Amino acid sequence: MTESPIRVGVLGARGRMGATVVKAVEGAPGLEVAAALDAGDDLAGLGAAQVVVDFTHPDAVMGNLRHLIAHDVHAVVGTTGFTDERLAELRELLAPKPGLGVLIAPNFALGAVLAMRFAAQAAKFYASAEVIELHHNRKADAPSGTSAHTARAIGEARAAAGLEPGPDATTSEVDGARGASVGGVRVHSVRLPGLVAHEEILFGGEGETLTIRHDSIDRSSFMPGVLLAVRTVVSRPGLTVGLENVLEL
Ligand SMILES: NC(=O)C1=CN([C@@H]2O[C@H](COP(=O)(O)OP(=O)(O)OC[C@H]3O[C@@H](n4cnc5c(N)ncnc54)[C@H](O)[C@@H]3O)[C@@H](O)[C@H]2O)C=CC1
Ligand SMILES: O=C(O)C1=N[C@H](C(=O)O)C[C@H](O)C1
Repeated sequence: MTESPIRVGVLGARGRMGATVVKAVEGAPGLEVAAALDAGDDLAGLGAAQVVVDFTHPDAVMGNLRHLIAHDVHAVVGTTGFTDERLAELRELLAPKPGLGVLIAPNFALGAVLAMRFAAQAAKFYASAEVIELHHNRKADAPSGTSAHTARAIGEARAAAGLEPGPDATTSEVDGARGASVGGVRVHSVRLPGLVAHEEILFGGEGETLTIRHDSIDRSSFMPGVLLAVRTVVSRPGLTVGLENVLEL
C-alpha cells in the first residue's frame, strides 16, 4: 500500500524563502503543498496541513508557532530571532503535547551546518575567534541567526576549555567597530545588494590563522535541509534546535 503524502503548509509563501520552499515541496516525492499563506492571511487557511514551514519574520514567528502548537501541527522553522526566552516558552507549550515536533534551524544549508560544527571543534585550539556574516541588504535582523548560533557554540567550547577572552589591545573604539559580542565572541555584520548568505569564522593563534567560510550563492542551497526537516519532524517530538541534531555528523 502506498503511504499518503505529508501535507505541508508554508507561511511566508510570497517571500524569498517561502516561495522557494513551495516549489521544492511541489517537486518532492512524498510531500504535497496543502496551503501557501503570507502576511494578512487567516491561519485557518492552513486547513489539514500536518507540517507547517515558517519563513516569515522574527516579529511574526512566535504568534504562528503558538497557533500551530495549539492546533497540533508540526513545525519546521527557518525564521530567525530566537532567544533563550522564546525557546523556553516553546518547550513549555510543547510539554503537554508528547507527539508534536518543532524543528528550528538557523541555517538549513549543509555547508553552513558543517562550518558551524568545524568551528566548534576548532574553538578550543585558538586564543581568539571572530565571526563575519555577510548578507543581502533586505535582511531584517543583525547579526544573522547562523552567526549567533556559531558564536554561541564557539563561546561554549572556549568556556569548556577554560580559555580567557582573546588578547585585544583596543582602548579607543568608534561604536560598533569591534562588532557585537555574542556568547563572548565578536560578530561583524555586512549588508550588500548582490549577496545571498555568507559566513566566515576566523581563528587566530601563535603565528597562524584559520578561516572557515561558507557561501550560499542561491536559496536552493537551503532546500535539501528543509525537506529533510519536514520528513523528520513528524516523528521527532519536542523541540529541536539546529539541523546538526538531525544530520548524522
Ligand atoms: N534557516 C535558514 O536556513 C534561513 C532562514 N532565513 C530566515 O527566514 C526569514 C525570512 O527570510 P526571507 O524569505 O528572506 O524574507 P522575506 O521578507 O523575503 O519573506 C518573508 C515573508 O513572510 C511574510 N510574512 C510576514 N509576516 C507574516 C505572517 N505573520 N504570516 C505569514 N507570512 C508573513 C512576508 O510578507 C514575506 O512575504 C528570515 O528570518 C531569515 O533570516 C532565510 C534564509 C535561510
Ligand atoms: O536572511 C537570510 O537570508 C538568512 N537568514 C538566516 C540567518 O539569519 O542566519 C540563514 C541564512 O544566513 C540566510
